[in-house]
Amino acid sequence: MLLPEGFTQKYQQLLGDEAAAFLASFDKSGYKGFRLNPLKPRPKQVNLDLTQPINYTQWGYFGSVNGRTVDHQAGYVYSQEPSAMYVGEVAAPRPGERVLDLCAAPGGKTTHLAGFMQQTGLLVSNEIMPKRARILAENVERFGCRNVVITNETPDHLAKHFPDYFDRILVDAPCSGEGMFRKDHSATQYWTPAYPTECAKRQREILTEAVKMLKPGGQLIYSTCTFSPEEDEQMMAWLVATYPEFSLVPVERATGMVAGRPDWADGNPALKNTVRLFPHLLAGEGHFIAKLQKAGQPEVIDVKRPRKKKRAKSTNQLSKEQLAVWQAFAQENLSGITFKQLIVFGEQLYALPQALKLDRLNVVRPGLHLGTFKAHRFEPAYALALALVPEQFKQRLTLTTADYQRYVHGDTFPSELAGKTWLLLLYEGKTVGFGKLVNQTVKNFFPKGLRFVAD
Ligand SMILES: C[S@@+](CC[C@H](N)C(=O)[O-])C[C@H]1O[C@@H](n2cnc3c(N)ncnc32)[C@H](O)[C@@H]1O
Repeated sequence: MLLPEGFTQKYQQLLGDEAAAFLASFDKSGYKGFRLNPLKPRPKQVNLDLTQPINYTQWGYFGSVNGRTVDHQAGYVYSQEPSAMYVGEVAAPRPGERVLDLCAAPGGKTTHLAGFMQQTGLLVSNEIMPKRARILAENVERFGCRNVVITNETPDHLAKHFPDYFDRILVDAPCSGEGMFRKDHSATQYWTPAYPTECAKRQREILTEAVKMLKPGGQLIYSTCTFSPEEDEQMMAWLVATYPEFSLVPVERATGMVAGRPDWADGNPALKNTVRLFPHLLAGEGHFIAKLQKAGQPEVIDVKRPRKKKRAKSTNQLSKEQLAVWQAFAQENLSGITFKQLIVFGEQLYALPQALKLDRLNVVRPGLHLGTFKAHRFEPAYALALALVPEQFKQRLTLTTADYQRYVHGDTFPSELAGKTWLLLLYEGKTVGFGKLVNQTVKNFFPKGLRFVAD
């Protein structure tokens, strides 16, 4: 691979004898991986080769995923480069926590964090770019997450809203992306010798806001997919020097991972607690990960007795009529699941994970999208279908392969069932969406933007 001018010399200087192996790794092919989704029932029931687990992850495997398969459509898998999976493993939020993923799109880390949280607590998943925030929302829906609020905000605006609020914050920072060179060769075109320093300026700005949102006793996880010390060790050296209440705590190193390099920053020995994943030392593209502890007492969270829920007072309360329409729908169709903290945005009904003031924030998804009010009736959302296990919806229809192909293509299909009712559609035991049975025809509610020709 043709590496950018200045890049080779920089790493020859930094890595010395090791540089040759590091630089040679760019001529080898990259590694692909995927993570299974522990939020789904029987997560291992996928048509994928599970013989090559990634040893430093709980749900990760080497291999690639076809986006036009039910495993992908139903949110059983997420394609993710192997070394990126270690970020979620290091963050490992506990059920019940309040977590922020500040730079979240397209959602690799967010869906991973959600897996740890098991639909409890609150995960605020933020993305600054509107288009990318929408892709993030799609991936969160596909994964069936119920506890995720998606915002499209700048870090400074978010910080004004959530001072000392989160138990755990992930900053998976926008970076010079040197670890992307193999996967996406065009990433080499943006690189100049000055680029890491430019990225570092933005990372400092983001971290300055992130620290404001962390509670005393909370943990901040910082990661990049680049090798440049300016964005890695030097960024962490700056952080602990600027905010003495933060200290670097050791990140466990699996085989092939190496300690961060104090000599590439200000010599602070605590930088050895950070971890580097290099492409010449393990089967992955490369990452830097640091974990910081903010001084103070962490709050003990009792998952069985969650934090006191205050009713969210907002202008987004349901009208009496809307409440009645929703309750009728829920009674007729849902089983063994209830949603509290309901709010409406226009005609859209959502279930918030917990009482939360969201006014003055640019919110893409204030929680789980339950559906849309339409003149005296309720149309359930695709996101609701993917967040349910089959038993949670009373009327279900198992699709044949031919019907599944018609469904994801957006077509209606005949059914022998009689009556007029909503149906939760299943294929290979996986919840794939809703259909409406009318006159022995299943009307299609697969979102237009997601339709595809199944393989
Ligand atoms: C490395 S990517 C995040 C990848 C994501 N965490 C994942 O695992 O799928 C960094 C993200 O930061 C966003 N970003 C760019 N500038 C930003 C800024 N000033 N503040 C916050 N986020 C920013 C980018 O749009 C990008 O989506």
